[in-house]
Amino acid sequence: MADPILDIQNLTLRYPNAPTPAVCGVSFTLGQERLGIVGESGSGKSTVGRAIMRLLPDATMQADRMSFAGVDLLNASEKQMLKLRGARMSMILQDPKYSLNPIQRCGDQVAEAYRTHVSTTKSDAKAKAIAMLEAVQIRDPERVYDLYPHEVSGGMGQRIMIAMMLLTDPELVIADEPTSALDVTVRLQVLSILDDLVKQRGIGLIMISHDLNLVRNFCDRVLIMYAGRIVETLDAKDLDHARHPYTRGLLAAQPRIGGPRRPLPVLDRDPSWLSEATL
Ligand SMILES: Nc1ncnc2c1ncn2[C@@H]1O[C@H](COP(=O)(O)OP(=O)(O)OP(=O)(O)O)[C@@H](O)[C@H]1O
Repeated sequence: MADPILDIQNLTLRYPNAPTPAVCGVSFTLGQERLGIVGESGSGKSTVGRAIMRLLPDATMQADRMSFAGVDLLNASEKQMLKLRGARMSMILQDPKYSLNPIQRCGDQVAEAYRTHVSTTKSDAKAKAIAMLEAVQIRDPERVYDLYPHEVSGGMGQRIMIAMMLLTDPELVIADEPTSALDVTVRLQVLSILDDLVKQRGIGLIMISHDLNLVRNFCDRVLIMYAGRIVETLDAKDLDHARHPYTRGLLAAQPRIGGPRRPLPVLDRDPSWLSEATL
């Protein structure tokens, strides 16, 4: 089997002054696949994503291994990380409103991000940015290039972010709730763009989400997080046969449209979930 893109073993992370670690003993590998990380709010999903990007300078981070394409992320210098972030590893966040600079044209932001990592002319970067806007299915990319962020819809803003993140051909993309600010039809379009890009470019994608249905349909594998730990890892197609009571509780708590109306079950938490893992 090819070496994984990402290999994380026994990652524990504590925020300053926090009584307990936000992430505790997390281990997983990622190949050229779509890996979902699911769990309730506060379970540590985003912290795992930000730890991989080394975006948490104030937190205390320990791990037995944390390597990305052969680079030791635990001991990499900030200079090395600056070369990796946005070039070989990228993160797409929930809401493009907070990621795009409101006073700069969208296309210039895409081109400028490219020039940060690739030494090229302004006109070449502009041509690459326009081609990438087209690749994420933006019609009339020359016109959109000149728009400011407030002039584009949420779905288009997210596609612009995806274009910016993919222009440098990263090996790893971490998408943190990339579609939760979008309406249902736009969400499907954005997911299908991400899906095509994963397949065509062979990148490893981590999809962080609350949405069990989304990861079931979109991902290859799923990690279930509870209170900073991975309690279960399974193929997305086997999600309905999950063994861990927490995963089963999350599945049972999903509201269903149609059928008889019934009260949603309340998750009966067991303290032993904090120590056991069904891997
Ligand atoms: N910058 C921070 N400083 C201190 N504590 C933090 C910080 N960010 C997150 N936490 C805490 O770490 C824990 C995990 O948070 P995290 O955001 O990783 O969870 P999450 O599963 O991604 O939740 P959500 O789905 O709501 O984004 C929570 O208890 C949270 O309060």
